[in-house]
Amino acid sequence: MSSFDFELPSSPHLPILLAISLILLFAYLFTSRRSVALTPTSLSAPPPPPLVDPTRLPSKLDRTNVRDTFLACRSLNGSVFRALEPNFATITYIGDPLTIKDIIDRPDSFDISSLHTAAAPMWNISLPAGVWFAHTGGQATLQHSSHLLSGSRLASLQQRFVAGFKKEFDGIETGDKADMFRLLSECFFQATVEALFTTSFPRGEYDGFLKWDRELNQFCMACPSPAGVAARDRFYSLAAQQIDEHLSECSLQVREQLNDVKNKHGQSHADAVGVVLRTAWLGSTQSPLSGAWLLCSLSQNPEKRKKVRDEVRVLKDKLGVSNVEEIASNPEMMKGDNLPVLDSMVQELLRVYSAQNVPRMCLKDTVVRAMDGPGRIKRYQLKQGDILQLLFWNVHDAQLNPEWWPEEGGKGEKFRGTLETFDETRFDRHSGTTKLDGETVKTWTPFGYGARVCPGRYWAVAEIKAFVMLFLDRFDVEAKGEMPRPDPMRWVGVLHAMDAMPATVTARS
Ligand code: HEM
Repeated sequence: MSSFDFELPSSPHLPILLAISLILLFAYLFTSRRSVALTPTSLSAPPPPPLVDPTRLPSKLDRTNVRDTFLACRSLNGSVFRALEPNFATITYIGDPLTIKDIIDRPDSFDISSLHTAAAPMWNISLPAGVWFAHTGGQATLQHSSHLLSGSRLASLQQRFVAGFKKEFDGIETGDKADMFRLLSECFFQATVEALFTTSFPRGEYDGFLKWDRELNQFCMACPSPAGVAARDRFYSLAAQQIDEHLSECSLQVREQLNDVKNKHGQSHADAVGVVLRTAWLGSTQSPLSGAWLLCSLSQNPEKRKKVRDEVRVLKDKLGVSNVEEIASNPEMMKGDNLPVLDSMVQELLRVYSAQNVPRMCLKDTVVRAMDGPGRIKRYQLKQGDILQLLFWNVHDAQLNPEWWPEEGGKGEKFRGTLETFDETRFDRHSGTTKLDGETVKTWTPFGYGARVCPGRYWAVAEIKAFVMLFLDRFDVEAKGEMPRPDPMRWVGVLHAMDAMPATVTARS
């Protein structure tokens, strides 16, 4: 079969697919200019990953459904395959834990940098600054963010975040709520932007944020909608206003990143604001959804709410603190050993309700391993210029990987629209790593791992825990409808809800 035979029908996602081709072009231009040492491809080189034959996909498959299209391709070709998109760009999808490890372990062969340039307009970062970001700035910013989001610096951010919640919760009126998911994610978002910037960050901006957020691919492709551009410009001007008028009140994270980008890396003020906005966007896009999913799932289950409250009460007594706020403000106190039930719930939430797809570019021809049934390994050849999508979420799949995520009869809940049974007790039995081909391989990876691991991961987990603890301390919440379905069309990152979830909120004495 010719590689041009696979043509997905045109769809509302065409701009996204076109975006991928532009990114491809950008990436190719960047990598092709580097002096890359190619590994000679011998005659016995392994084959490339199999190419999906579209004639074998179910005829009724809705190709705009990202989740189901991936699952259908996977059932034909396994967890590593190539698919030719309608614009003739071939994307290599990688959901095998060993292949992901090989790619992450070889930053000289695979990286993300060139893909940064195409994304720069999302945050109003200029082209020259985008090129700086692609070559050195991205990695430098990532390392600096890891420093800013750990230890005592993280603790000061968390305190600001908890103060933001208190204010948000003061504003919640008890009674029936038409959409608990939306209420919770918006509260979380507001507390996040106030923690990063200042308490004068305007309210009511979450709708605009969501509009902007959903157009990442269109920005990468340089074809955002006018509404997407207006939403991006609104957030850029809000960030600039916070920085220009209230810098001394902004978080240490914002102040130090701004200084670093300007003074150490010589970028303009306008571009430094863009870089800060990017970090703020990364910090505000996935965590609010995570907090909302977890509290919505708890609102379905009084026993689990009790478990969390009991665990927090025991910890309060053990630490001799007078209120929950003191624990919620301190990421150290909320560590897994102190709050094992809540910790497992957060881990399970990120397994069930997130679908991390992370792009990489292949910089030189490289052979990678993949699992080939129990105890067997196969190899694939990847080529310079290949665009890859690492599908961390595929490793979280219990049907595919029952040895790591066994389903125990009667345990857990299968919420509608999800692929996985939500059972936080599974983390009592599995640690999130395993041995494959004699090496330790990670099996729980919602934050990625290796050199590009999410630098906000400690904050994200601390935020989600604090949000749940503080809410359940102050209110009770009972669902009046089913869990919302996650949106299969946006099967990327922490998932978005397709439905409203009605619930009743009561105050606790
Ligand atoms: C539940 C919440 C979150 C999840 C699931 C998440 C997940 C991820 C993932 C999968 C990556 C890419 C890793 C890779 O390329 O291999 C990433 C990158 C990143 N995340 Fe997070 N993240 C979350 C919250 C946060 C927060 C709160 C911040 C704080 C500001 C943050 C800041 C970043 C940054 C700066 C990057 C690096 C992007 C780059 O330059 O490549 N994230 N995150």
